[in-house]
Amino acid sequence: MTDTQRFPLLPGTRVYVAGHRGLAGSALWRALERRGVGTLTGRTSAELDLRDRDATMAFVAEARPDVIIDAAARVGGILANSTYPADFLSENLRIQVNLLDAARAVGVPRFLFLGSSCIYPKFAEQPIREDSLLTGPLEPTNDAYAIAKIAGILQIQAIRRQDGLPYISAMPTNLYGPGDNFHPTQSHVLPALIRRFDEAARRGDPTVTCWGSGTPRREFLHADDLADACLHLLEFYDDPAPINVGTGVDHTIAEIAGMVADTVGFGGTIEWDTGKPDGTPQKLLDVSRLHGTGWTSSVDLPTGLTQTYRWYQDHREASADGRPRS
Ligand SMILES: NC(=O)C1=CN([C@@H]2O[C@H](COP(=O)(O)OP(=O)(O)OC[C@H]3O[C@@H](n4cnc5c(N)ncnc54)[C@H](OP(=O)(O)O)[C@@H]3O)[C@@H](O)[C@H]2O)C=CC1
Ligand SMILES: C[C@H]1O[C@H](OP(=O)(O)OP(=O)(O)OC[C@H]2O[C@@H](n3cnc4c(=O)[nH]c(N)nc43)[C@H](O)[C@@H]2O)[C@@H](O)[C@@H](O)C1=O
Repeated sequence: MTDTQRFPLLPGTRVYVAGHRGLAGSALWRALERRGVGTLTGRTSAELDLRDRDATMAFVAEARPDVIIDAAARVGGILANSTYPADFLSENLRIQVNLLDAARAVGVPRFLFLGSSCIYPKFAEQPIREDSLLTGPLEPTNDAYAIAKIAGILQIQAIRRQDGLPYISAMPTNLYGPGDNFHPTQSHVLPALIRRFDEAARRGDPTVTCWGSGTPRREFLHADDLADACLHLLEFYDDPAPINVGTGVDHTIAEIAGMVADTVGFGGTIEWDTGKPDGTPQKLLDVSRLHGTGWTSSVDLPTGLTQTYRWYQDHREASADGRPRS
């Protein structure tokens, strides 16, 4: 690890944000624009399918970025992960292997791989330290996705060893914010509940049903904070070990449901469908390594929720994948 700015992001730096239209990628794009960082490149999955090895190799060889941020992945909530494990494993392995091989082939100087807090064992000691990786069994609802992400971390470490390239990986906790996927069944809990409570409030429904028991604990990081952390890590972090990115604060899902209900003005009762999976009982990241680099989160959950709900209200018309695009 280093506390000196070894890799400054400058007006002339060429950055390729893979997945630049997604929740994290769009926040990264905004953050890079705010910082006035050089030439930004992005491609939608329709323009460049990163599962296509030849197309990915050709694109990176042509674009020759100074930095690649890999925020492209097959992503979804607990039900999407447990319903489509083969797709989550295969697509994510292919996307990250293709991007990393393409970067190595032309010696892209800097690469940030985004993993996830779900790489850690289901019953890891809380808060979860980076060194708890591979110390116990994974949560079955997302083990396929987690194994793909763990392979990404290992590939980063292997490239550092074999090629000496200063590539790094960051493990974000659960994210939320503008540009999220608000699909009713395939998304993560916060966007799903914003949509469900909003629809119930507007219809005047007396109850809203949420999934599971409400007892699992989750930590939530605003996408703008994630983007800010990523730029900070690109400039200051240079270590083979993955680094956790979170707030260090968690809540029960029941508390989260109450917060969403208050934010959207839903006054009815909340019921729980215990036929739906709870997933891992607690996922709270130890963020001491991150704090040691000089970065802490700044968007508190009530503020971030209110801002995300406002954004959702302005973009309610979602496309078929649940993602408002207007
Ligand atoms: N959301 C969360 O809570 C968390 C996310 N992460 C990680 O952060 C990263 C970003 O996630 P998030 O922003 O939430 O995800 P999103 O689903 O919001 O965005 C994913 C992006 O990946 C792109 N993409 C997907 N498949 C392909 C493909 N085959 N070829 C090219 N592009 C593709 C999509 O492009 P397009 O829009 O053009 O189709 C989209 O822009 C991922 O690595 C994820 O694992 C980690 C922890 C938590
Ligand atoms: C980021 C992370 O996201 C996934 O893991 P997860 O943390 O379990 O994510 P989740 O947001 O989908 O659920 C969190 C909790 O919330 C409860 N819950 C209630 N009601 C709804 C609901 O309506 N939708 C959803 N999705 N969950 C609900 C749900 O039962 C669970 O207890 C990984 O697969 C993996 O992709 C990953 O990396």
